[in-house]
Amino acid sequence: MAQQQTLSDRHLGLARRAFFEHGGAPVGKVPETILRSWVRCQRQGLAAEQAPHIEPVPAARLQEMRERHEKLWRLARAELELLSSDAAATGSIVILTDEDGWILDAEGSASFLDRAGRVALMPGACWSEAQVGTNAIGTAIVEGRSVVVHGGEHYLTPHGILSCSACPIFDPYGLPVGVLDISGDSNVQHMHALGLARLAVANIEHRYFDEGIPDAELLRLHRDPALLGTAREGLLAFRSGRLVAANQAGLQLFGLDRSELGRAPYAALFEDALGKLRDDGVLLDRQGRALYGRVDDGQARPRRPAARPPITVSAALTPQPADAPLFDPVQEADLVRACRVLDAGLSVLVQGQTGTGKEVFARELHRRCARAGKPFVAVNCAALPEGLIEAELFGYEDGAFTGARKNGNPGLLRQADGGVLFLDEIGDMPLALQPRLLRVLQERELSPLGGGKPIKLDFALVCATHREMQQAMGEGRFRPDLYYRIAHHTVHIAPLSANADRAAVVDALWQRLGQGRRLTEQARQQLADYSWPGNLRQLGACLRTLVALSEPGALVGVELLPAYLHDLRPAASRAQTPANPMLASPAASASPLEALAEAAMRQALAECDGNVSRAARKLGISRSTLYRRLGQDLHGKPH
Ligand SMILES: Nc1ncnc2c1ncn2[C@@H]1O[C@H](COP(=O)(O)OP(=O)(O)OP(=O)(O)O)[C@@H](O)[C@H]1O
Repeated sequence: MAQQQTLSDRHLGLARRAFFEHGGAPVGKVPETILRSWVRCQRQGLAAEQAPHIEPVPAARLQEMRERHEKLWRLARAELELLSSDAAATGSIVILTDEDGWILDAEGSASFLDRAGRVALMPGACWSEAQVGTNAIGTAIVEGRSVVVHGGEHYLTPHGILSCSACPIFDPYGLPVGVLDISGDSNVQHMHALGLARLAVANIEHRYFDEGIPDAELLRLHRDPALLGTAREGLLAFRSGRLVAANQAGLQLFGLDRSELGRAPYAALFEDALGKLRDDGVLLDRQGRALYGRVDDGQARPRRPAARPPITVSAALTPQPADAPLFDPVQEADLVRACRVLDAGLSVLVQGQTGTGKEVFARELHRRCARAGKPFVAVNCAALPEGLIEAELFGYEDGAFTGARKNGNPGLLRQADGGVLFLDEIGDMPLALQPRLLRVLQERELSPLGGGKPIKLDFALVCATHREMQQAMGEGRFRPDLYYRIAHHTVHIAPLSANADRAAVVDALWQRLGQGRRLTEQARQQLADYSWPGNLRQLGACLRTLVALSEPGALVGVELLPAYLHDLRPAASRAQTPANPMLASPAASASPLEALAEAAMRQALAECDGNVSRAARKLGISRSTLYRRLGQDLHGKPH
């Protein structure tokens, strides 16, 4: 532990002087691990007095790294959350890095996060030993085991403000996948930090086995049957009689290290045949000690109730109801990943331009996740009036404020209990309300306005925004601590303009919406050539309008396309256009088309008894478009 491995500052000062100024080897004066690391750093030419040059990567790269390490991120999340509240209380922080020391996440005490940030101990920075000298993260990676580095034991002098305890994380096959570190102020004793880090890592490594070891028999063993099923049970997987995977507890049962993985034969470890464990739940090892447990035969343990089967890409090719969403293979993969994250109790942030389908994606996530069948409560943070958002979200007791509903209001958060809460346009959440939301998300507990007992909440959180969140944080419009709470996993939905195969999107959407009508090749091409700044919303509305404007069974040609698409035709093709007044020029083509479109709008409006919102929904266009197109006629109509 930190206390045991740390010499007094005076002794450490002497040891540093002996090593750095006189080239001596202060053997026995600093822990061996530290001395070994100092020697490595010196051989590399690192200068102890230099100011560290650590440049965190830009937010987009960090995001990319997090996505690349999605499995580690997902499996470590629960531990980080748990530790971070303890860490916050003791003025320290919890850090998760990848296998090379790149910091993926840092949470805990806000004031120490700030201090650590001054020496770039922050997400996006790399704390490998080669880069920043002796430090718990980097040195634990090199040593392949837990390391504590306290104050002046750090190679670079400016890092003397830190006291860090790091434990490497290994996958079941013994490959390093990351590091969990607890760091705090070097003036404070962090006696239990290493123990906590080790415990958390044992849990994370145990969770890696939940996904199964293919074609292997997985033994879960412990000398004490009461500890079976906990992270302290030994896990050992054998394939064709050889040990191929194990957790630290499993290796310790036999005094093995990770280099034995892939080599150690079953017969060298156990006296009894495996059948004995299956039949009697107990097995004798080669020393005659009894080990209790069971065998899993290559099966992953069910982690959650079976969700509905995901919609596969091939299923999407069969005729679908018009309102069935469309997901390309990239989005399908995004859905699968996001669903797993959500089911692990973590939050998902969906980012993308307006109309790309963020809400559609969120609803599909709900449909596929373990909470399908429970409520999906969508809250548009930009649409709620600022003065009401707090009351609407968090609820209030009877008579909490003037104008409050009699009997109070449970609030939208409570309505989402058991299900999924979807906070749309989260980037527009007023700054003043962000701390309250953060508290609710941290504590999963709510105290309604006007008093009343705190209420426990259980919901999965999905948020969406079209805003650039890094910029919003940079400009102080969004709190970073809230951001990290809502964005355990981020999904980016690409705009249609970035889709190289827009023709495929047009085809698939037309198949759903076209009601059996066909598009001419030219119309299809023109639809595919357009960049669709309003994304799927705009494309969908355009296709619905084409359907409204054409007869059942008709072949829909370019003459029905909106004016903005006509401008796209290459000049040559415009010159050869037949002398059809509709196509002669965009300006000339616009008016009969506009007339047709307007007729369709008026008809929809009439069918909806003049209700603008319903008519707009029916046409698949926005209310503002309907207002713009029918202008004067709508004044005084109900919305
Ligand atoms: N995956 C999809 N398949 C088919 N149509 C879709 C899909 N996603 C979106 N759409 C169409 O686009 C419309 C807008 O989708 P959605 O409201 O989810 O977008 P958004 O990104 O949340 O937009 P905003 O940022 O403006 O709130 C939907 O009503 C639907 O018509």
